[in-house]
Amino acid sequence: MVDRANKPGALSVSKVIGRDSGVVEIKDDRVKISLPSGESAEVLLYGATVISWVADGAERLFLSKEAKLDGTKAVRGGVPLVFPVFGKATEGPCAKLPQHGFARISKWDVLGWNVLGDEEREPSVQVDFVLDSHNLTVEWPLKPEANDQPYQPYAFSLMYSVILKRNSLETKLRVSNEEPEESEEPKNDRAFDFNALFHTYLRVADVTKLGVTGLKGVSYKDKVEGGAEATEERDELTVASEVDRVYANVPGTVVVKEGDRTLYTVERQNLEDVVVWNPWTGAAKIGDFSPDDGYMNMLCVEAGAVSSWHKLMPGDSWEGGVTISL
Ligand SMILES: O=P(O)(O)OC[C@H]1O[C@@H](O)[C@H](O)[C@@H](O)[C@@H]1O
Repeated sequence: MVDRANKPGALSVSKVIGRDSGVVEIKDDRVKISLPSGESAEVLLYGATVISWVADGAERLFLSKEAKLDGTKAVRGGVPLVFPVFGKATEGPCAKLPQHGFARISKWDVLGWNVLGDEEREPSVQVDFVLDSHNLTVEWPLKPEANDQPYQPYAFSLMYSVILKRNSLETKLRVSNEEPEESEEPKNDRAFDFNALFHTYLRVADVTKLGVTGLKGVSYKDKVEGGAEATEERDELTVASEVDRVYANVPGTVVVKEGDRTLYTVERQNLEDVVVWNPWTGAAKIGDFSPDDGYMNMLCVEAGAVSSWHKLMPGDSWEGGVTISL
């Protein structure tokens, strides 16, 4: 357990769980996890952003060559965490929060680590990260302009778990409203609404050769078409131009395939929506996206709860997660 509330100072700890069951190394601004079978993951404390996942001998996440890893900008690539708002809110408590919220631009703490599974034959390693109201540098909710009441930020805590297994990467987010539960009338103004999303940049050899299954018959909002609503007609979504779609209430598993070969299986727990994003040639206009043609080597398949707000009452918690398997 590392207790550093409000202290963003550099950590320089090396922690070995045990060579036979996996290694967790916490050094300066990041955590490296490795399994004896060769898989590894790397998580920046900035945003608790997973910036690398190596499985079956290959890197599985796209990370822009110009991604900023120094805490000056959300990381372009890996798995940035979107919370408490997806996109930008123009009004309400999330108004004025940066695009996709504050989780991906906040400094998280390491809460602890654990070996799971069969420690001897097939261990997996879980590392937990925490972020709460105390280390927030932005206003949530937005401070009212004229109000003589003292400002009270939402009392929340987030626990983010990264679990590295032999052929999969699991990420889980637990959101808690830490406001004490009122015994009589609950104080509705201390409830909060949130979106959450795992903005996963999957690395692929050639995005034009992919098909994404599991979306047929699902309604989506097409952000490329100004938010027009449509229903997916195809068995497989393919990418041959910019794609930016929010599929709502996706019923089952989403699979990224290349021909008959499954590249990634995306299984969600308590996350109803899936966003699919590829900026196509527009990548050249995104300052930290590099190389310009890197859009050919990535596809964001983002599991989340974003098509509507989730309300959390004082004392309540919510958990959602995603497992990406080869
Ligand atoms: O540039 P950002 O803030 O990381 O966002 C990247 C993309 O994230 C996706 O999730 C959104 O649907 C896109 O609209 C957005 O462009």
